[in-house]
Amino acid sequence: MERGYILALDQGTTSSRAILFDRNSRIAGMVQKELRQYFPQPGWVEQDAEEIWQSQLEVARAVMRQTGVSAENLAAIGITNQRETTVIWEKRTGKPISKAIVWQCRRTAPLVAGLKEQGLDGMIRAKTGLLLDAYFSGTKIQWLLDHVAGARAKAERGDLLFGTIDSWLIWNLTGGRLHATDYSNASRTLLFNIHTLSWDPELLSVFNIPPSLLPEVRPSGGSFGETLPELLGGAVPLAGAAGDQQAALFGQACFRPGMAKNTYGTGCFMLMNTGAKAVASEKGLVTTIAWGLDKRVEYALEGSVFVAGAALQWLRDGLGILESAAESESRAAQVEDSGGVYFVPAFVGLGAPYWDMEARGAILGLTRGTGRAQIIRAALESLAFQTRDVLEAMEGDASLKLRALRVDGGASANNFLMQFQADILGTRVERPAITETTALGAAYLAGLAVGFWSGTKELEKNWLLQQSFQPRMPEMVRNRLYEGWQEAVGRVLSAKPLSRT
Ligand SMILES: Nc1ncnc2c1ncn2[C@@H]1O[C@H](COP(=O)(O)OP(=O)(O)O)[C@@H](O)[C@H]1O
Ligand SMILES: O=P(O)(O)OC[C@H](O)CO
Repeated sequence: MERGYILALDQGTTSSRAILFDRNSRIAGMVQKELRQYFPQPGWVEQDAEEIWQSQLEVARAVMRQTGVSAENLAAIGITNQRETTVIWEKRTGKPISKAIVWQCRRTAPLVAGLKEQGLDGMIRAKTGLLLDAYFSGTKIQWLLDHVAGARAKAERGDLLFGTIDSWLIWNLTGGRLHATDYSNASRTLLFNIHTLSWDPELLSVFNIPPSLLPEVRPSGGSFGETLPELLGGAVPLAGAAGDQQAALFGQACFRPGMAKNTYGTGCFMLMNTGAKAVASEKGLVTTIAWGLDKRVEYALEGSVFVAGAALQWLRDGLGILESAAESESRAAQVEDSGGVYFVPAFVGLGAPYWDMEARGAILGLTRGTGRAQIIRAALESLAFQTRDVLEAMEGDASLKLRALRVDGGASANNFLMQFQADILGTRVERPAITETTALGAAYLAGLAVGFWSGTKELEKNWLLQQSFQPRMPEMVRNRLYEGWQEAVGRVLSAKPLSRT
């Protein structure tokens, strides 16, 4: 029986997806299931780790059933995941001790402020490439150990395990046989030294985290054990794991230094490959491990934007002025422009390049003439403005001008947004034929590890352009609109606090 497929498990913030790829990198089947989000307090975001696992298993089984692909037809599985989201579970029972704290959650902002006051930023940045922010896993783990009854004592006895979503899935897929993560996910925890490639004792002590909690760190392409036979009807090798943004960089075939992609999902994440060099940012970006292959790792510069497609979800679920995210495209096109309206979606503070945990969202420039279409348009435009903020930082850090930006992710399907993006950047935007590049990257990592594909040269040839968007906005207009955006952001930064009760 031919092993003609790789199964990618893409556990994103919005949904769990299972996608089958054939040898030509074509999608042979895909099943997706939306996930519940919990917002128990302002600025808090949680998910149910059991639901994450069950939904991921369900979509994997469903795509195999729908396509008639069995475990014997799978050469390997590759896992990719929303990063930083933190799960702690009991080693003996495999039960999570609480809901997962999602990457967007701001509950640990006071802990971060305390660490900043101790002047620890510099040391942490030098070792991890990251900034001190509630976004990363370190303070989330600390918070759970200190707030879930009995957790710290159990952790100290070695009874608990921590994992980002990749580790949680690997643990469950292997029936609790393997507690592991990969370099790219480890590099998002604030606990991993990205230069020595090891958990750092000084950082563990800063965050007060017992080492027994931590997973073993492995290369992103390589062995992560195999699935319990009863889960998918046979044992399948788990041969790849990577954080979703790094996987998307790989899936976009950005294998060489200077190549970059931007993913428009829940958030927006631009990553540039910097090769074997860990470039330290001076412009508010983070340095992260792109992937580890064999015994070496490659690095990337990253601009992380916390709210992108999530702004459309809010218009749909919070305000109820959209039927679906996709409808935003036709609504935005109903009007010539946003009528001077700016939407700053700082629902959970602002990430790169501002890193302001206390900022909160605003819609500015409202007049009696403002209608639904202008607000929807302003929300979409905010994705493009935030991307310009990040691209300018990246070009500054890397001392280069990008010739074209490769895009992917759910909202990259929006043609209005992609054209506005090209216009606001003054740079060509290139959308590939496969925009499921996160899953594709995970499949590539796993496929290379088991010899399903011969090497990155073969994969580069699989990258096909679907549509390119050329900038056509006059420079004067571009600059005026962007200046308006910068002014709008200036109004929400916490240096100018809103009075809050
Ligand atoms: N046509 C569209 N226009 C704008 N936003 C969209 C469109 N389709 C999906 N989105 C947004 O993209 C996000 C889903 O993209 P996806 O890549 O699946 O995200 P994630 O990996 O974060 O779960 C949602 O936040 C949704 O609102
Ligand atoms: O779920 P996504 O695709 O928006 O990605 C989330 C990021 O990994 C968070 O760092």
